[in-house]
Amino acid sequence: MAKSTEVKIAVFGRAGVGKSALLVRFLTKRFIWEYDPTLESTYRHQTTIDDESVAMELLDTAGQEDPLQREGHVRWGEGFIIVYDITDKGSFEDVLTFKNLLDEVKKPKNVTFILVGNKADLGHSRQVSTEEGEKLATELACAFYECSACTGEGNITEAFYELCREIRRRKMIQGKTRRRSSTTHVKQAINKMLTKISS
Ligand SMILES: Nc1nc2c(ncn2[C@@H]2O[C@H](COP(=O)(O)OP(=O)(O)OP(=O)(O)O)[C@@H](O)[C@H]2O)c(=O)[nH]1
Repeated sequence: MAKSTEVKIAVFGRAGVGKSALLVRFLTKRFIWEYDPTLESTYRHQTTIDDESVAMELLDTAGQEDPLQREGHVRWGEGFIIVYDITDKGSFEDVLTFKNLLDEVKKPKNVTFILVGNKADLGHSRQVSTEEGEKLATELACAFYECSACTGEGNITEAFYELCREIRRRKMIQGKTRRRSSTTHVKQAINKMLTKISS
């Protein structure tokens, strides 16, 4: 059987935006109203995406973690979900802070992430319009999903799967580049030897 691609995904966002609820919805298709504020939890999930086996490691970060801890989590992750709460403008403004941190810690070309506006069931208290979410995602060149961990609307599974696809694509491209550059090194070494022998 083909080997699983391993993907490490970290979920970031201000405290209370629903990071744990989204993860639990994705993993169990259920919603639980109250969680202890997350310290840090990891989950493993094996699935098949487009006929390929994927081993996911999912990190639920704490909204209030210290900068060193957060930086460590960015280093650990291969893909990221930045979550805001559509009823909390401040959490939307925090998105850029998280994105800047990803760019600082990883090179921007290595940053693979999606943007999720959660709590779409609370339309009556909305502070961030769908258009604002879409516009920001376009500016940041990432996929955007508006959803509700509570009702399950907005295709949360597809959001996680799309991120996995992106990570897989990037790994494939980087693998090829690495293979190409090591082949180039071997060719260069052989050429050097041949030049030495013939001179
Ligand atoms: N109405 C509604 N409430 C939600 C939704 N998602 C989460 N909540 C509620 O929002 C609160 C915070 O949810 P959590 O999942 O604990 O949020 P978190 O981002 O993990 O919070 P920290 O662990 O403190 O960083 C809880 O009371 C949830 O029940 C949603 O989609 N709709």
